Amino acid sequence: MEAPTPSNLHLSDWQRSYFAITSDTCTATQKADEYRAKILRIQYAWANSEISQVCAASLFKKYTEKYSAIIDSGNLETGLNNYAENILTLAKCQQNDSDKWQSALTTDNVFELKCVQERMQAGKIFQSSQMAPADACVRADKGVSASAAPALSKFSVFGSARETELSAGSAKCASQGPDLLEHPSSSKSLQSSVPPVTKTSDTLSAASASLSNQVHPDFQATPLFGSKEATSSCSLKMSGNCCDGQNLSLFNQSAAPAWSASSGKRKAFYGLADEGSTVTSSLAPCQAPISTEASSFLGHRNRNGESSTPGFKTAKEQLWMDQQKKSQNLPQRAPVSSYGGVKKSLGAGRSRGPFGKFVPPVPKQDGSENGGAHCKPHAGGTTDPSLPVDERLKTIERKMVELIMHEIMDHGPPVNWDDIAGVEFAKATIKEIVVWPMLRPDIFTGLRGPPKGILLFGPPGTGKTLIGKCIACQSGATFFSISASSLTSKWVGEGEKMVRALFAVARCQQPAVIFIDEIDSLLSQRGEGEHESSRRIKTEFLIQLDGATTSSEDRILVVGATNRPQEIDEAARRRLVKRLYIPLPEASARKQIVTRLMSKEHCSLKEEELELIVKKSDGFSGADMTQLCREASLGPIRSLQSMDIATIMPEQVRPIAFLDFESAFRTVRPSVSSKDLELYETWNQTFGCGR
Ligand SMILES: Nc1ncnc2c1ncn2[C@@H]1O[C@H](COP(=O)(O)OP(=O)(O)OP(=O)(O)O)[C@@H](O)[C@H]1O
Ligand SMILES: [Mg+2]
Repeated sequence: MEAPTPSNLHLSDWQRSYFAITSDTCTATQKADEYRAKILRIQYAWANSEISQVCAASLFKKYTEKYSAIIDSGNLETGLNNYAENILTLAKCQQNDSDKWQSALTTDNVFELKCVQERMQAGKIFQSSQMAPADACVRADKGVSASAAPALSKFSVFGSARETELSAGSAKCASQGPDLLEHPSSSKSLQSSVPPVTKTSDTLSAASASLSNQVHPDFQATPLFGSKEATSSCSLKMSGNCCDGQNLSLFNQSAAPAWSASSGKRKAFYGLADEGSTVTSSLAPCQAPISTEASSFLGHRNRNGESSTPGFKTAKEQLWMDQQKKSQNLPQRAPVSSYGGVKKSLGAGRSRGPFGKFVPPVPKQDGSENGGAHCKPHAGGTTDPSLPVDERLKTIERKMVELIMHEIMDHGPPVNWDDIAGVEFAKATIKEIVVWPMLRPDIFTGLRGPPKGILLFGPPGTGKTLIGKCIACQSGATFFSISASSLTSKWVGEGEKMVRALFAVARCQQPAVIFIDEIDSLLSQRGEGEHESSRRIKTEFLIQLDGATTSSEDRILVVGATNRPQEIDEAARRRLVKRLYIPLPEASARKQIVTRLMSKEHCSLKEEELELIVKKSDGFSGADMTQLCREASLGPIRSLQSMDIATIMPEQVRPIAFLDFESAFRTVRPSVSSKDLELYETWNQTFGCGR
């Protein structure tokens, strides 16, 4: 029987998934996933010239339409109706997953959506039910500045679910963007208000809780990150004498740049907004209290990071406050749920402390951002859920972002170039193409621009991982270290999302180095029997890699390491432009390793003995040399009588001698065979970038 070729493999995959989607047994989410996978496959096939541009275009059209129909659908049963995600993406003119794909939604046809129509209609009804003069206004540049009393009193006076829902919906509309706001009916609903009414904190708390619960399903269906962000950042700017220092902005601050695309409508919105003025509420001091829940919901904390109101506190709040008290000298941050288990605490020269490990994916809000290239936040910043999150992370699950921050962002112990023995050529090349450009991006521009993908290949135990860590330390970049096998095994079924999240977070933490150990297991050549999920991960990875390696703005370097370079897919190989061979250490390097390790021990090796060891260890890898030294260092202990071990003083243990190395050579053997070495040499001559 004829062996299946990659193309008929594709075909059968395609047919299988097509039947799955059309069989009516899939949920909307599964369908969306499938269509999305199809789109990725088309991109991949096109990128690899497996299909023509015309074919790709027609397939794109077909599948993006189908995908969008599910994503954008207002129908709760058949769609995911998280169109807000696409609106945000569109409004920011930001690439979603690919520069080829765009949502079917446009800023014009969004008004035709049933759910938007309903909201407009609801806005009209609500507005007509409000006879009181408007005393809150919209300020797009600073968020909505509404007096606390009117907004809060909305919940108390018009306490019905419907009206609360409406208020929430309107606020949410506001945070979704000017195109919705700008519409007369929807913006009017925002301007509506009622006279201040005194309410207890309980009522306010309930109102807030109600607000969060009653948000219209259309909006609730936005992705976790986006929706949570949008609701939690929905807050009020309290002015007047009642709330000193309580500046709560109704808009997500990061939403402002998101809407800065210069369409006429948006300009009109900003014009309208700029003319608006803040109306101060007449809320008396005693009327100010907002329960902790409410203020927490509203995303407010005072300067000490505590909720502004004494009284009820959630357990989470209380825990956080306790922690704050314990660590007063440490940078303040809000409570953050931990998804990762045990965290790595690899310092990399960054003193962070127990609270300082987490660097939030939040760009600086000082307006100095230029859209991403320099949005690396301060180390040890906060992860306050009320803080705005980078637009680029809105489509990424929060859980994923935190996982990456906790588990993958690596802050390892500093590694110097001197710690790596030998491999002089690789070190020099890396310094030239990685470290210097990271340090001086102003000089390394144009043709001198650094490569975005590097592959370190060579026999096991030669220091590839060590080099990866050294790059991270020496370049000052944020270092993400992930083992490819963990993508396929640890986060089963989530690997694809993980890859997407990894690159998204890296984009927010530029300059960044993504180090992928054992990259062969992620990018091995496609073949029969390959699992669908690993195929998807691979496709996603290639797309992300393509984005990162082709974007001239992003300062992301992908470093892959493998000891099986021959297994890497050719498409991936092409993207990892600089392929550096990390060979077995030469005699001088082996000597360096032994000298370095023995310098920390009590050792009596003479120079000629050292030379002999170096000679005898020909063919040993760096890891083998380390193992040899470990074994030899046990020699003096083994020579002791078991009785003595209990009583002997450390300084009485005899020094490590040549004879210990001689016996160590009897148990430690080279781990790389000469046959394997030939394979590496051949591959290096064919694809390597060494001399
Ligand atoms: N060139 C070297 N200089 C100093 N130590 C080395 C060197 N190469 C390897 N070692 C030692 O071997 C250990 C393992 O090295 P490392 O994990 O970097 O190898 P690797 O090339 O990534 O191996 P693998 O391909 O199996 O992942 C290091 O922790 C270090 O102690
Ligand atoms: Mg390694």
